[in-house]
Amino acid sequence: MLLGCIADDFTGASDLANTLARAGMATTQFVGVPPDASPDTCEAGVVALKTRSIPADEAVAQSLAALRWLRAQGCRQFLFKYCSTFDSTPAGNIGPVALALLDALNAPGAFVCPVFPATGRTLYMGHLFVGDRLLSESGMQRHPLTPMTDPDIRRWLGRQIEGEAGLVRHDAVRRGSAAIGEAWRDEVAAGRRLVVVDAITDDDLRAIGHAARGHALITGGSGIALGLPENFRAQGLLSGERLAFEPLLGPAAVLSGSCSSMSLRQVDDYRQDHPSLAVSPDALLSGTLTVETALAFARKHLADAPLIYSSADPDSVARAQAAHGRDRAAQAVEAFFGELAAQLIQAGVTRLAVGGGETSGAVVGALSLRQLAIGPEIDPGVPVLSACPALAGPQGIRLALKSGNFGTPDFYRKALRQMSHAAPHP
Ligand SMILES: Nc1ncnc2c1ncn2[C@@H]1O[C@H](COP(=O)(O)OP(=O)(O)O)[C@@H](O)[C@H]1O
Ligand SMILES: O=C(O)[C@@H](O)C(=O)COP(=O)(O)O
Repeated sequence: MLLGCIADDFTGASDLANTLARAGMATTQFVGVPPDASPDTCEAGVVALKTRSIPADEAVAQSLAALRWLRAQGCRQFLFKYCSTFDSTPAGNIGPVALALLDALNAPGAFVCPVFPATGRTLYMGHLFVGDRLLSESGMQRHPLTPMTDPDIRRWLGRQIEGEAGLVRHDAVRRGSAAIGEAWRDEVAAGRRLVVVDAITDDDLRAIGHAARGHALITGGSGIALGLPENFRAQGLLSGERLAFEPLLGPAAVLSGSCSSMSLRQVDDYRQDHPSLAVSPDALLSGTLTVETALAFARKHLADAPLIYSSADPDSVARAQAAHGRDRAAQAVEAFFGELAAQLIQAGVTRLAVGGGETSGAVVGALSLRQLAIGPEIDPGVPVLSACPALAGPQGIRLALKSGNFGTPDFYRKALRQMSHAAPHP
């Protein structure tokens, strides 16, 4: 294994694995830190953790355990993947994890770059944009777990670490990798070890990737990985082999636990012509809706690919959080989706699309998945995945783990279609 990646959530991990696979690295997504060695054929390994919204010291400990495993697999470079909307709180976890990884690698500093132009995330003068809005006006300021109320990534990171974060401005990025490297070294020499770097286009990201060729650690969204495979290819280290994707027909279901604005549109779109069941923390915590009732509903409509969702507008989420507490409400919903997913697979579902990073983590955990193979891309940042849970038949299942904000409004139809059709890697 050449490139070892640590992702702070599950949709993020498959987003990154998708980028690396498309850029020509033989990539595997691992669920948690594997107990044994990786397959020899794996050139990039992405360890998916669920550390985005847990206490910072636990996130650090889990990330260091992933680093130890990746080092033992022979990796030469490491990438810490977080969200392209920099999902975190003033208490962490991006800053503390990045610094702990730097210390463990004895490395002087690392880029910080959440940019993902294909989904509208760009960074200028250290400020993060989603489309034509600042991050703090993009809807992310009302995220249920990590409300992003400040678009200045240096300032946000500054709350999570001691000292200041650095900045490589876009004028240096535009001048190419030598200028980026020079600006980065100046920042690190001044004691600013976490260096935010502006980027607006994929070409900017490729130049940053080239500038990072000798760095032990790189941090960012999946876009930061765009230029990295080329560094390995230039050294003749890539095999150029790709795993074939095997489509699979069979009963399908959609689970949406994301409350992002795009998820709400996707749920509305899919509900138009599919059976759907809404769940809420209230219903789950009072016992008026249970996994058994939801399963009975799904079984009844299994031929029509039913949708079960807790996705709700910000006011409903705020009311549920005020009534039950933020974490209790989230845990009730996540536990529900995890258990329901396991029951659905047992009931014969072979195609499952999940909306939301934490929600996906709960589902993948409940299915006890170990490894995910990367298939074709459905929409930017979301590939079809193949997995073999013990609960499923010999052909396994096809899965999509969709970040809340990713995908077009008709994402779920496309996802289920693509799982059952052969589509070549572009
Ligand atoms: N109706 C709801 N009320 C309160 N919290 C909810 C509701 N529906 C989902 N949640 C919680 O909100 C969080 C959404 O996060 P996530 O699944 O990561 O979505 P996203 O990808 O949009 O961030 C999850 O922890 C989920 O359990
Ligand atoms: O970088 C991104 O935006 C995604 O890869 C990601 O991490 C998504 O997280 P969620 O929005 O919580 O699914």
